[in-house]
Amino acid sequence: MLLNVKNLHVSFGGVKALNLSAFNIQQNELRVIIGPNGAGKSTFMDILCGKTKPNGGDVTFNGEEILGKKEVRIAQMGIGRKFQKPSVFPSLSVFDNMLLSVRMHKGLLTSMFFKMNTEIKDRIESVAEMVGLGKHLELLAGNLSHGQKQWLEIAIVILQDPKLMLIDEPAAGMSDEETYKTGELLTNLSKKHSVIVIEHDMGFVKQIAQNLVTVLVRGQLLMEGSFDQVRNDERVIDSYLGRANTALEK
Ligand SMILES: Nc1ncnc2c1ncn2[C@@H]1O[C@H](COP(=O)(O)OP(=O)(O)OP(=O)(O)O)[C@@H](O)[C@H]1O
Repeated sequence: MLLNVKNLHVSFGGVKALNLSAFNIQQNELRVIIGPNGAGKSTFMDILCGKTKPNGGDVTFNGEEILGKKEVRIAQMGIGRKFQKPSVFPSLSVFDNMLLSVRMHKGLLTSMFFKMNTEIKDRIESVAEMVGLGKHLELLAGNLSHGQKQWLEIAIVILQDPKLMLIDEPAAGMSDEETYKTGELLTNLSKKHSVIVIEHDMGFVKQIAQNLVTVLVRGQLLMEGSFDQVRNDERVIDSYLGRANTALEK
């Protein structure tokens, strides 16, 4: 088991944003988390990467407790996060955005004496190729399409070689073709990393869901099951998908 979560809870101003009894992820598993707005999905990822401090619970990653550790330490332990909003540096090229990420991850001290070698250059080029940006390394990140910016963000996470990747709504705002390519990318990534994806687009969820889909509602675990089990579950339909929606998708 790579990630083991028990009784994790946090409240904001008296409102329970998350109250998760149990959640586990295996090595090289791709897990999708779905649920209505305000269900606590992003809060869960915020806790896993150390951005938000919970009120209580247990989270072990690779056998080590992560609660109470700083974001930097958690990143070093192997949890990488891609946020929903692209935050690449628009005035730097794709290559330099990726290089910067490698330098930052190596730590400030090493960064000061950092010299780019062929190994790093090759790695950046191969990751760029993997995310479909191989031919755009010299482009300014600000000139990329929305979808390409998201891929650059994913590339930045891949460069840190995390054991677990947390990816928040990767397909939001993407064209159908970009969404499909993103699904293929995430599926490939899950051969070498564990991946948790938050997603609303059920077509996309269907494409990427491998084993389990987790449904959160009002901060709590409503159910876990295969894509079909989740899509046909009365409680999920009532609290999230809606009857009209599921009828359309079938
Ligand atoms: N930093 C914060 N301060 C106060 N309330 C917060 C904070 N972060 C989240 N919340 C509240 O916690 C609850 C869960 O929010 P969260 O963003 O985790 O839900 P979500 O499932 O990711 O929703 P969405 O699909 O809209 O992104 C919401 O009621 C939200 O308003």
